[in-house]
Amino acid sequence: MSKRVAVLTSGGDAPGMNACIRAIVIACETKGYTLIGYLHGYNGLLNQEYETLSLNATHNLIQQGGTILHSARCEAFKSHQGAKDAAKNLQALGIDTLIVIGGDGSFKGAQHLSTCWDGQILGIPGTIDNDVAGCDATVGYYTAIDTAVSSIDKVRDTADAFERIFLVEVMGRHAGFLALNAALASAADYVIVPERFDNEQQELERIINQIEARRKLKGPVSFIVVVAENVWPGGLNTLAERLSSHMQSEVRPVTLGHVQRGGSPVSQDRLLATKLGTYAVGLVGTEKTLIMIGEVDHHPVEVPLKETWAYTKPLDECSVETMLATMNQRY
Ligand SMILES: Nc1ncnc2c1ncn2[C@@H]1O[C@H](COP(=O)(O)OP(=O)(O)O)[C@@H](O)[C@H]1O
Ligand SMILES: O=P(O)(O)OC[C@H]1O[C@](O)(COP(=O)(O)O)[C@@H](O)[C@@H]1O
Repeated sequence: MSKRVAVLTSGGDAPGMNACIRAIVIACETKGYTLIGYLHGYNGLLNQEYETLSLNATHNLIQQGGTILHSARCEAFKSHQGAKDAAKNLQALGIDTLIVIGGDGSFKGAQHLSTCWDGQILGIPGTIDNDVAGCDATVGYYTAIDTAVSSIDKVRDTADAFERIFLVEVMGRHAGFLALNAALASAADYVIVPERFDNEQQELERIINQIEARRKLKGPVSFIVVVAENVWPGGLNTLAERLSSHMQSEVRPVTLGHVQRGGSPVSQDRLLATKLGTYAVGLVGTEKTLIMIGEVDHHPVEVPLKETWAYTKPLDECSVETMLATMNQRY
């Protein structure tokens, strides 16, 4: 039976969102469903701002960063009136299924919408932070690791040239996935992640121990500390000042920032996005609703939206052990 499907991208944009939109367009065309794309996240729902999506939209799309539907955060949507207005607009367009591509905040928004709208709601995890429980990886995460790694490689060149200490801040909101894996893959010397942060004094002492031990062994070499954002009280400059006064040497802070959200998605993100988008359209018209479609051990999983934020997804144990052995407790 023909269905009317809508899709939106919400929260922090992530490389691979376009690949996911492409997969949804193709699957809808194949099934004979009408597909519309709401623009600017939940703002599009409130302002009835949308466009019809057809195969014309998919040419050269898989490799594009960002999202052709644009993304945004939307405070007004969080109120009861916001959900009511959005429901009214969805009803006006006769939408049967809404697919939300975003992070756990966007999924909370989808759950909130369900208090006023009884259409089918499906979520697809898209954020560079990977902080969505119930799936191994979110769309955009792998590309962000690669972007951070290539930036840290460049920092390493100048750090080596001057034998300097560098602090490199990476995104992740309140999760350390990006920092941990970017640090591992770039062979950084130390990483600070929220999941393992005790207090400033202890962490500072540990960093200094590592720097001193390394320099005793190898002379005045460079030292790169990867720091997850929002971890250090007072921010990166505060840590740089404290470390610099203890070490009696220059410390340079570098914040990678929003470059980590951009760029053409790597193949892992394209594949994940394509599989999840196709799978989600396969569920259109079934009884299944208020679930996220994710992947665990390379298999698709259906997770109640509420479970995606109910607990904090832990860092992978093996990665943490490797990190301790090669970085934080190396010497
Ligand atoms: N508790 C909530 N109730 C309703 N809507 C929410 C809620 N949390 C987030 N949203 C909606 O989802 C949008 C994106 O959430 P945000 O946390 O910024 O990003 P992400 O989805 O990437 O985690 C918010 O701007 C808001 O419109
Ligand atoms: O886009 P903004 O408002 O600058 O927000 C920055 C935040 O967005 C992110 O890039 C992505 O976070 P979300 O996917 O949860 O929105 C975080 O890593 C970062 O803390």
